[in-house]
Amino acid sequence: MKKLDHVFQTLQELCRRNPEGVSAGEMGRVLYLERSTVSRYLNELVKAEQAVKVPGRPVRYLPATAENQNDRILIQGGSPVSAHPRRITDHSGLFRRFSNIVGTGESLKPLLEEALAALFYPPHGLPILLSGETGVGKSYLANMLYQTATEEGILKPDAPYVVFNCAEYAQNPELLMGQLFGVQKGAFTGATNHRSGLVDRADGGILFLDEIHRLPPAGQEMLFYLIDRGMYRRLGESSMDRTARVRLIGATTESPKEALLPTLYRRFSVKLSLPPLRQRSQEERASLLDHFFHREGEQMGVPLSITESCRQAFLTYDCPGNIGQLESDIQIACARAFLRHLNQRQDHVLVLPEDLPEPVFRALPETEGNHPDDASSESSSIQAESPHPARQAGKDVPNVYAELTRKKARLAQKGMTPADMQKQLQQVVDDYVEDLLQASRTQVEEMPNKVWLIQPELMSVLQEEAERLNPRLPEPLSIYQLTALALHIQSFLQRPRSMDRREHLPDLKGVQPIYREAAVEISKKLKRALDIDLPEQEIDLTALLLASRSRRPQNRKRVAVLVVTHGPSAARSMAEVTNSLLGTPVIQAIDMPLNQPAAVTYQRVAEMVRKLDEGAGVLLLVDIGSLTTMGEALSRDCGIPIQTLSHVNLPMVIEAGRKSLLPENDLSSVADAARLMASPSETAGTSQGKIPSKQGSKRLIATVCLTGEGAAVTLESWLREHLQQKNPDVLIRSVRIDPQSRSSPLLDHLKKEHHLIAVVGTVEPDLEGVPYLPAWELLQPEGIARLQRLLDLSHPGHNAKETEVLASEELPVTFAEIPTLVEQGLAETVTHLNPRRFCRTMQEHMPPLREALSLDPERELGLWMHLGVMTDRLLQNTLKEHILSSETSADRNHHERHPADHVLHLWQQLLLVLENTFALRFPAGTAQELALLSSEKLEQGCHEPSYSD
Ligand SMILES: Nc1ncnc2c1ncn2[C@@H]1O[C@H](COP(=O)(O)OP(=O)(O)OP(=O)(O)O)[C@@H](O)[C@H]1O
Repeated sequence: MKKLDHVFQTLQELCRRNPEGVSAGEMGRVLYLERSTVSRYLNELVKAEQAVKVPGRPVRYLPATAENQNDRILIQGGSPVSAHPRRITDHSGLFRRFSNIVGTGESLKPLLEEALAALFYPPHGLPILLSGETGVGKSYLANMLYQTATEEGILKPDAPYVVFNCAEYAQNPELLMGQLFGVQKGAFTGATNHRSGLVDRADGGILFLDEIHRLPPAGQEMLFYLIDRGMYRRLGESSMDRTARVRLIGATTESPKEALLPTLYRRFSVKLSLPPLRQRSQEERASLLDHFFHREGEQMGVPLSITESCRQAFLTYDCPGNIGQLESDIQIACARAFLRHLNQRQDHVLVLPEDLPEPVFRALPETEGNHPDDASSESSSIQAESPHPARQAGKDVPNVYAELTRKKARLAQKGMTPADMQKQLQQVVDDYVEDLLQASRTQVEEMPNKVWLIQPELMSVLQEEAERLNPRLPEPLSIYQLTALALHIQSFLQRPRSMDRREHLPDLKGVQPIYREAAVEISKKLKRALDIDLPEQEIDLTALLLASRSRRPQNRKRVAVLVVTHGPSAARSMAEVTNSLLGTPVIQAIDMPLNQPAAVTYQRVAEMVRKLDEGAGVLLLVDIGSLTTMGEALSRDCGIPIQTLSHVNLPMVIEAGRKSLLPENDLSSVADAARLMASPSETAGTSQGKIPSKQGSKRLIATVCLTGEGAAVTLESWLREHLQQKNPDVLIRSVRIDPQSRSSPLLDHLKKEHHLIAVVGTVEPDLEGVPYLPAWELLQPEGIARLQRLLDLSHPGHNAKETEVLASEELPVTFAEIPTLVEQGLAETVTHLNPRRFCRTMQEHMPPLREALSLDPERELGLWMHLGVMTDRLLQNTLKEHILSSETSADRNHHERHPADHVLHLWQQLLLVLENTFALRFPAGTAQELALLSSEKLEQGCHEPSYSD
């Protein structure tokens, strides 16, 4: 086939999946040709009227059709052309279906036209992206489109309509991805069953993703793949071979171009921006008003009317929450009027100024002489429920103002003395605190979906302030009070300002001045640290919260949890993650330098244990070595009950933290809960400071890479999944290898303590007598067979010589095999990266580096794998910059060396290509690290292990 024909055919294929057209660069990547070469061919096709150009950056190309030929003429005439499909132009019949959407004759008409065109576009519709401020009607429109699709027979009548708000799980990308794409058993600790996701449920129907910009980059990448190929994979699966035919509608309140990955953004062929209420005409606003009043009236079943001034106020007031707010403000006004109708036994419902929510009320003509504060207490009780789905954290928190106002009115009716009234109102606040505490308990118990309620920054400011203020207060502030305060402040911040102003806080002067002062100091700190402005009455309420005594037993002590691990930051980072998840510093951590003498460690841990114990004992979560046996001696020396769990992992820390927050949990129940989260091979850990058997007898496979966080962790979970069922006794442990010396004190230590059967990874460590399997080899059938043989032979009874023989078996590899091997290898290990795309990019851009560095195939293959896994981890957003930077800076020798400029430059170029291809950013220093790693000669034995545990 002629090259030009080949280019044309490829263009047709690509544009079938991407009706917006493709750029010369994209084509070049697929055809393995230079962009400029492809561009030449494409322009020839344009000249031959086989293709058309879509102006923009980059210029895109489409195969010519009768329809877009006209566009081409337009382009030639100099006017821009829309790349949006407008193939269906007559929807007049369908518009009837939208009769209950106000605006179809005005602001929404062109949008609906385009949305319908996309929905009907053969064969399976086009993805639609809706953007606009909150409350403009994105969800509403999506729902209408679904109804139309089912009624028009585009979708089956029972086709699913699945709605998912990505913001709900945004703080936990793993959970979010699991919800959306499903989970493969064993994908992470706790994933005990296969679980299908929403994509699966939406198969054959519509998936509506609200707040789509909250999807992590990896999720956006997967979604792109789903739109592009109709294929996806569950979390924990290695290949994208699940299929789903889903019509996607995404919605976002952000500017989509900035908030979405460019790849995903471009993939939405139809992007519709819904106008805010303030940009809609008066007629349209009036129609909306009539529409909502009419609906309320129907629901009441009683004649409903509104005074003209109120109607004017609804038509003119500032309504930042758009149609959603207008709707809920109308509901509030109607509900208040309806309540009055019930109390006064009127035969109709009339909406009066006193019924209006505050922002509407303020828009009344001055002559009304009304003031929001004149509102009756009954009406405010309706307002107490947040009507607007402005939602998120804080929406479940009760409204103390409404309750105080109600109570005050009732007490005043009874003629209560001011002093008694003050006591009663204090009780209301105490109850409110209790409600908040109960809410926080529930949040914690319902982890992980809801625990995010408390923002870590807020909690940590409050915690800091409490520590500072406690010595001055009659009793230290409890964690419950702080939690309650955090919840209250959050709910205050999230509630529209107007909501609280009508309910005035009663006179709270009875509170001791010391608490008032403390509240003022807290409010100043909040202003300084977080720019939170607490109005005067909030400060009063804060003072009451600080002064209130919770009826919950305050004297019950909590179990303390201390994490101690080897290495520069593992313990601290697990504690940080947990504390931020739980919103309170519940976990303490000690990072133990590898060369720190055991006696010093013991001393530090003992000091910390004494400091932390509240009387309920301490749970020690440790990794390995002498730490696992320390508990018993510590318990004796400090006279404090201690339980120890070894092989600590993040789920264990989170679970321990969660359980320890509740004083009703004693040491054993906290330890038991955490133990359940341990990896299966590690549950045989320790308890009560005892190890059950000599750990040296345990078989172990170490997975290694240069960070100990990337390929090593991925391989670790792969091995767990594939080997541990048959070999449940085998421990698997990820380890970081020093890039320069290729040694690892931890690996040496593991070798001493265990029967180290094999090391698997992307960099061969300097370790004698242990077979090394490169990652790519492991993922070949031969590699698995070899590891299996090692496992068989390492069973007691086999002699070691056979194992050594196996150690020297190596499969040869050639440059030509690298892409296939790496693609297979990555397909087995990565979760978010498209291995084929990665390998294509590497294949294209690696040759200059290969030449400059005279790499051998083995070495190059290791670098591909390393980079592939790293890219995947970045896509998952789990490889945080600080992990890399702390590791790199910890490695001083490494830093003192400088790679050759041209090598550094070549790596920078390659990373740039990967960044553009996968829309991500590599951490600073990555090019430097790769340059050093790839140019160094293997240096043997220059690092003396100094592990003294
Ligand atoms: N054109 C319309 N006609 C009638 N009702 C509408 C219209 N647009 C929106 N609404 C109503 O307004 C409310 C808010 O709309 P919707 O929830 O769809 O907004 P949204 O843009 O998705 O908001 P958010 O971004 O906050 O989710 C809905 O309850 C819906 O009933």
